[in-house]
This record gives sequence, C-alpha cells and structure tokens, in this order.
Amino acid sequence: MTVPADPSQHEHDLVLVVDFGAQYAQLIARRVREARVYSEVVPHTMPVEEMVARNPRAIILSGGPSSVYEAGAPAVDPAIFRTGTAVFGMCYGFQLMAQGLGGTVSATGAREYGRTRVHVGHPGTLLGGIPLEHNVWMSHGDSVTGAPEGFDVLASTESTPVAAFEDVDRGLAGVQWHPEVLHSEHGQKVLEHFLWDIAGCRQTWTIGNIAEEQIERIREQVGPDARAICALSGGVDSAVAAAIVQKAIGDRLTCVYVDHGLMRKGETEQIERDFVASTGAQLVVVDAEKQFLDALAGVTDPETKRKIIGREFIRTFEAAEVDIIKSAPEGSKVKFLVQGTLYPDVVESGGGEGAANIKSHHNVGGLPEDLEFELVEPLRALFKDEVRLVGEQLGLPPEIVWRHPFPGPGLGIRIIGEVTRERLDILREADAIAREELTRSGLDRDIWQFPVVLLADVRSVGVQGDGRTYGHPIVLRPVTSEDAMTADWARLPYEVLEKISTRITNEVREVNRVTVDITSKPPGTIEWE
Ligand SMILES: Nc1ncnc2c1ncn2[C@@H]1O[C@H](COP(=O)(O)OP(=O)(O)OP(=O)(O)O)[C@@H](O)[C@H]1O
Ligand SMILES: O=c1[nH]c(=O)c2[nH+]cn([C@@H]3O[C@H](COP(=O)(O)O)[C@@H](O)[C@H]3O)c2[nH]1
Ligand SMILES: NC(=O)CC[C@H](N)C(=O)O
Ligand SMILES: [Mg+2]
Repeated sequence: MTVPADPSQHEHDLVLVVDFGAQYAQLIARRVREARVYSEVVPHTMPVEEMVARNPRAIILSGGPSSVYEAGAPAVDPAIFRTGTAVFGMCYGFQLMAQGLGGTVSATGAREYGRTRVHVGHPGTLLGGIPLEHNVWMSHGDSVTGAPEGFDVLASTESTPVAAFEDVDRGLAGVQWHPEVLHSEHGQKVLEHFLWDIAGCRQTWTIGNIAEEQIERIREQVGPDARAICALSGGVDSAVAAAIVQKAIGDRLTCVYVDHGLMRKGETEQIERDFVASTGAQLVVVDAEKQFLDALAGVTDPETKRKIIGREFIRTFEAAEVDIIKSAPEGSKVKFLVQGTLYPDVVESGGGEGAANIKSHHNVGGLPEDLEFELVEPLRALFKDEVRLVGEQLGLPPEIVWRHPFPGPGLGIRIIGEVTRERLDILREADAIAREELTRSGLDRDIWQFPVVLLADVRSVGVQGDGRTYGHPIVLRPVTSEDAMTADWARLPYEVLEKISTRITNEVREVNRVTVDITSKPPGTIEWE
C-alpha cells in the first residue's frame, strides 16, 4: 500500500510494523499510535537495510498464518536482530525471533485459540506490574519450545512453556499472544512497556498531529495554484477529508456530491440543506441517477457492480470538472481528487501486503485504470474511530461525526440481484422505517451500522388481508463494531425488531417477510455484497 503521512523524523519516533500476512497488522500500528508513538505497517518483503534507512526507533514483527519452519514461509533476515533497533515479536513474529536467534519452534500439538490463561513467572521489564495470572487472546498451533540464549523466559500457559521472553540489553522481546486485540487483558500495557521502557520511544504523537501534518502535506502536494475536487458523500470520512483540505487550499477546493440514485430516502435533500450550513463548504450536487442505473442494468455480480459504480463515480467527477473550470480563473485545471478513503477500504480491496481481496471498495479497488486525477487521501492510514476523533477536533457537528457509515455504492450493494429503480424504491422505504425505529429506540450510538437488504431475486409466500402474497424478504443487518474490520450482530431488543417487522410488512408493498442476520464478521462481512 501507499504509505500514509510521513511525519518528520525529527519530531516523532517511528515504529515499523512488519506484516507477515496478519489479519490485524494495522491494528498493531493503531495500538502503537494509541501509545503516542507514530507507526506504519510495512511488508515483510522490505529488505532490512531499507527498514533501517527509515531510522525506526523500534520494529514490531506481526502474526501470520504460516509456520516458521515450513519451506517458503515468510521470513525476516536475522540481521534485523543485530541492527541495534529494538524488536518486538507477536505470535508468528515471536516464533520468528526465537528461530532466528537459535531457539526452537515446533508443532507441539498444543493448539490454543481464543481466551487463554497466562502465568507470569518472572515479570522482567515487559510484564512488570501486570497481574501474575491473567487472560490473553491466543491463536496458534506452533510453539517456542526453546528460548534463544541470553533471553529470560517471562511467562507460560498450561500448554506453552515459553509464552513470553525478553533480552532487555539487546532490546529484544516477544509474546506468543496477541496484545493488540481488545480481548487480551493488559495488552496495551505490554506494548507500552516494550515501546517506552525497552525501545525508549518518546511519547510525542497525538491524533491532533494528523490534521496539522496532513494540512501541511496537502499544501505541498497541491501547490500554490492547482484546484481540487472533493468527493463528498455526507459521511464522516469525506467530511473530515474535506475539512482538512479546505484548511490547506481554501476556496480552490470544490466539493462534489453525486446523487447516483442509490442513496437512502431524503439523503440528498438533507446533505444539500445541512452540510453546507454546518461546514460552509462549496458544494456542487450532481444528479447522475440515470447514468448509474443505465450502467447497472442487467448486472447481478457484486464485484461487477462495484467496478461499474467506481468507474461511473470517476466519470461523474470528470464531467463536474468541466463545469468547475468554466467558472475558475484561467489555467487552473483540476488536477486532484480528494477522497475519504480509510485503511479498511484499502485492506479489503486487497491493498495490504499478502492480503486477500475481500471486496473492491468503489474508491480503491473499483477505480478505473485510466484515472486522470491525482488522489489526495489524508485519512488513508486511519480507522473510523480515529477519524471521528479528528472530526471532533476540527469542530465538525456531532450529526456528521457520529453518523453511521454508509457505503459509496449505496443501496446498489444491498439489492441482491439486478438493481432497478422500482427495487430501489422498495428498499428505500424499508430502510427508512428501520432507521426511524432505531433512532426512536435511542440505540443509534450503540449500533455501528444497520444495513437493510432486499433479496430481490427471492420470493416467499405470505398471507395478507386473507389473500395470498408472493413477495420479497428483507434482511435486517444491525451490527456492532469498533473499526469495521470485525463485527458482531447486534442484539436489538425484540420490541424494536417487532416494530420494524410489523411496519415494513404493513407499509412496504412487495415485502411480506422480515429476517435478521445473526452472523458475525468473520465469517460474514457487514454488507451482503
Ligand atoms: N455519493 C457520493 N458522492 C461523492 N463522493 C462519494 C459518495 N459516496 C462516497 N463518496 C466518496 O467515497 C469515499 C468512501 O466512501 P465511504 O462511505 O467509505 O466514506 P464516507 O461516506 O465519507 O463516510 P462513511 O463511511 O461514514 O459513510 C467517501 O469518503 C467519498 O470521498
Ligand atoms: O465507501 C465504501 N465503498 C465500498 O465499496 C464499500 N464496501 C463496504 N463498505 C463499508 O465498509 C465497511 C466494511 O464492510 P464489509 O464488512 O461489508 O466488508 C462497512 O462499513 C461497509 O458499509 C464500503 N464503503
Ligand atoms: N497468529 C499467528 O501468528 C499464528 C502463528 C503460526 N501460524 C501458529 O499457528 O502458531
Ligand atoms: Mg459513506
């Protein structure tokens, strides 16, 4: 992936997180930032000299799906442990460190997944002040069976004799568990002991720096005369991106909102009315409903839908550019497109090192190849809750900062089957009812997102008004999450579900059945397509 903001090394210490195909490498980077140290994820294929050239204060080796002793498993040059830079290994990274320094790693048959009790025998620096017995989150099949020379073994579990070790003099440490996940008790403390006490990182990074540094960076990227368009959806990501870019280049920024006909009920009117009032942004609203629906006609495959929508977005911005230039001073062509892209959009589109393509987000994997704009994406390294903090600091109103996420492809990826205007109208009505009842129940802030899905190609038999109906099912998909990378199905109160079900079947013609999706992510994803 493209690396995010590169803050001046003089001001902040840098921690590199080396990704061995981990699920949550970016979560580690985020936890490091929470410890007030700047951090970036890099691929394991980056040569050690290149890492050292970035002058990091510490390096963290992530987890990963492989076994270190297999031929062809992702490895790291053991020279990394002799560069004088502090190194911390987690899970696979811990096993790599053991193997690289002469210890042993083997498949002992003792697999530990999920909650595991850890016994701290000798706290050392890494586990100092942490309860000697506590629960951590494990996910491994291999174990370190012999620590390398010079290391103190700090902890064990019932089936893992070497679950943590350190060699403070060389600045090396590791744990078999995942301190980065929410469920590991004292995980943040362990990480902080490594960063602050073993590696000596200075605690200078704050989320506030992101806005300031991005403003500076964008000023340089865009230069003194060029103009930019911001793809603005009314969502928090693009609102924060727009606010940052506006601070950098002022009125050379024009926001463009695309009404592609896949928006929810009343959304376009609300954005036209409230967004400009609360942010003072210059906003152009483009009605592109016909263009998008024509392009989507006959299409049912989710990835094809996503690619078409991504392409049509860009074509719409290109057309809007022509109008903006007409009203702009001579020679100031629009060269830049600002998007509110976040890290999960990049990773899920297959943009992480060795990461699978789960779905092509319209603003990343769905972009056409002949894109002429240069992208400006100030939030590309962040997670949603970090963006919300930045938004609050920039003074955006709570209605924008705390809005539920809504995907760029909109209802187009919530109609399972071909997207038509008639189906969109059905879904819009059902969605409006579900959202209205959720708000009425006072649960908006407890729920991350509440997709409502129309199974347009499925029909089921019902009985309404003593007559037979043959209508479509609606799926309610309320979820809780921290960052959209993982999610759980929300346990909405039965009364709320009942109200929604009754109202949808009474008020929306064509719908005679309402179901609730009770799948977590993984194995499901939040959206159905
Ligand atoms: N209707 C739209 N018109 C213009 N740009 C859009 C539209 N929908 C999405 N985008 C662009 O695509 C980006 C990604 O969309 P995404 O939904 O992830 O972010 P968001 O809408 O800004 O925030 P949220 O995730 O809270 O909905 C947006 O930040 C924005 O730049
Ligand atoms: O702007 C977007 N363009 C897209 O193409 C896209 N696909 C999914 N999403 C949103 O991303 C988060 C994770 O979604 P999934 O669990 O469905 O992968 C959820 O918040 C989804 O709503 C998108 N947002
Ligand atoms: N989560 C991990 O990093 C797992 C490491 C290794 N694949 C194991 O099973 O032990
Ligand atoms: Mg959105």
